[in-house]
Amino acid sequence: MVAGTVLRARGVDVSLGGRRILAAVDLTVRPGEVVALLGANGSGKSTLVRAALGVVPTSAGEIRLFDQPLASAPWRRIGYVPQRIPAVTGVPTTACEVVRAGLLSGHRLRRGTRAQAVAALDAMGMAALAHRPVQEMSGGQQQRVLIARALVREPDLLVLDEPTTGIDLGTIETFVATIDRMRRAGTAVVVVLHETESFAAMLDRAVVLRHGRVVHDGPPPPARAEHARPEHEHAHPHPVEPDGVLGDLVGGGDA
Ligand SMILES: Nc1ncnc2c1ncn2[C@@H]1O[C@H](COP(=O)(O)OP(=O)(O)OP(=O)(O)O)[C@@H](O)[C@H]1O
Repeated sequence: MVAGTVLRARGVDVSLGGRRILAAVDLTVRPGEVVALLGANGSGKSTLVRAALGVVPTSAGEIRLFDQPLASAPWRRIGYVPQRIPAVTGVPTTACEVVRAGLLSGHRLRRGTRAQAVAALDAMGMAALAHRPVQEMSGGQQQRVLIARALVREPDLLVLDEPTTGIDLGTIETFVATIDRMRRAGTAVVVVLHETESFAAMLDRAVVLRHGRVVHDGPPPPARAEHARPEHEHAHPHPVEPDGVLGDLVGGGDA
């Protein structure tokens, strides 16, 4: 278990392409906490996690990871699954190699990392494909490899940007059980979600963004199972919570 805060953002502004994307965002995550980032398309969820990890620059505010400024953040304690799969190179790379890359320390792979990598792939139901090139895999299979690459690091902070997109329900269950084990051991989790359903049981808090501002930071909204069904009609009006924020999370995009 780690002491202090895992992630602390204060007054963070981000501008991209001449537009202000995040405005005065505060976010605190403590050890073992599972925090969902929610909000309509384009509300700034991915930008917030990318800023928190130093992938996009901030124009104001302060970000600290494990009580350190970004410049000296302990990256080996952090696992990140981005929303989009980075373009794969033309060189065939097996799933096992991708996952082992998550264990690189300096330029060398430590001994025994192959077994660790295969175990992480197994947790994502991918052990049988460990030696298949990721270039030959479906989008959902590639996503599972990226999740395994983050899990194998046994991070103290796991950042997941819409991790379950394109993954079948059985694998989601295994994945959620793995995350649950990790957070019981003290790992903090920040997860960008559209539907809280699969993570609902373990969410401590939800932070809701709208137009780049935090409009709610507190209890997560109740999961609405009907939204996950293919026949669900998203155009119907949703019940509005007392503060008017959580009830229309799935409303129209911000972009
Ligand atoms: N590199 C960029 N340059 C310019 N604008 C950008 C860039 N990246 C993101 N944006 C804009 O910032 C806004 C927020 O995008 P972001 O991806 O953070 O939203 P999101 O809440 O994660 O959306 P979604 O739910 O669709 O993934 C959008 O309007 C997007 O077009």
